Amino acid sequence: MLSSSGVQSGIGALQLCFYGAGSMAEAIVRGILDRGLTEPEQIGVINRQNASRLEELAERYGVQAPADEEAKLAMLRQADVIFLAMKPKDAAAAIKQLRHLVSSDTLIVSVIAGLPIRTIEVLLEQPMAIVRTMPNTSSTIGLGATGISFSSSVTVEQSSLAQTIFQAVGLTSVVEEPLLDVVTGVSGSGPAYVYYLMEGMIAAGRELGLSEEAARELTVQTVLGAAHMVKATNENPADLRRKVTSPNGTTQAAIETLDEHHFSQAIVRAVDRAAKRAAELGAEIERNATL
Ligand SMILES: NC(=O)C1=CN([C@@H]2O[C@H](COP(=O)(O)OP(=O)(O)OC[C@H]3O[C@@H](n4cnc5c(N)ncnc54)[C@H](OP(=O)(O)O)[C@@H]3O)[C@@H](O)[C@H]2O)C=CC1
Ligand SMILES: O=C(O)[C@@H]1CCC=N1
Repeated sequence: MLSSSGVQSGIGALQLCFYGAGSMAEAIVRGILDRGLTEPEQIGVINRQNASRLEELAERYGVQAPADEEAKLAMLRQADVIFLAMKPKDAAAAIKQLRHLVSSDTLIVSVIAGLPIRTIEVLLEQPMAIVRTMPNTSSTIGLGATGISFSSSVTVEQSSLAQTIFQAVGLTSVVEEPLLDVVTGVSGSGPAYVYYLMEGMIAAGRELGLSEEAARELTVQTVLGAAHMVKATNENPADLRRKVTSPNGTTQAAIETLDEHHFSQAIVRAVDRAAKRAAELGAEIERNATL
């Protein structure tokens, strides 16, 4: 099921705590606040050591960003929803610290690539209401794409709350948990593939004589227009591509060159490799869980 934004209701007086204050946490915080889903005072951000990063987030968004350890622990204890938003390598140690801070009412929302729900439960030493997600950084501007799965103890209200939060920052797709690794390969890492394509187009434009500004503007508008065309016309990308491609014309020459370099296979293999890497990251955390 795919749903897009258009959320009417807020999330009341719930306290949200982002455990991990990096780029993904910021993308979701900014998206939530820009859409008025809650007030900055209802949001806390916590990291491990980078105090200046917490100050920056507090200043930029007005969120709570406690500096000392006691205040961080208190914030975690009081949170209704804890977002796990640290890197996979830091996840095992960080989640173990939550064992005595969470209650059966706490909703855990993970954005960590590859980390299975069962491993979070092992790390917490208890079955919990856990929402596993795979968002992307476009959540920052409300155009995110988030895959979502639920642990068996997530209630209808909790599931709806999680979907409300992620629908506020873009589109959500509820999938079976194992497919979240595929979501990671397609849309979690996906913005980077598009940026990589754009880097190439801009560099080529410049090398062939365009100004930096012109190459950038033309590339950005092209990517924006192409994505909008797929959405607005509901046509397949392959059909839209054919409409650009005149027989023996410039596009055909370009596509043949891409084919010579196995462009399509490279994308398929990249997505597959990202999905497999997500599973590897999950397995690494699982090994650390039992240490
Ligand atoms: N970036 C992306 O595009 C996406 C990322 N994700 C997932 O989001 C997660 C975070 O990624 P990203 O935001 O890029 O990472 P960042 O490196 O930007 O941020 C990680 C944050 O976690 C904090 N942290 C690390 N260890 C702890 C700890 N023990 N306790 C509290 N905080 C801790 C770090 O704090 P400090 O700096 O003080 O160490 C830092 O604030 C990852 O698991 C990733 O798989 C998911 C989808 C997309
Ligand atoms: O590169 C990563 O591991 C994370 C997960 C998806 C996007 N960034």
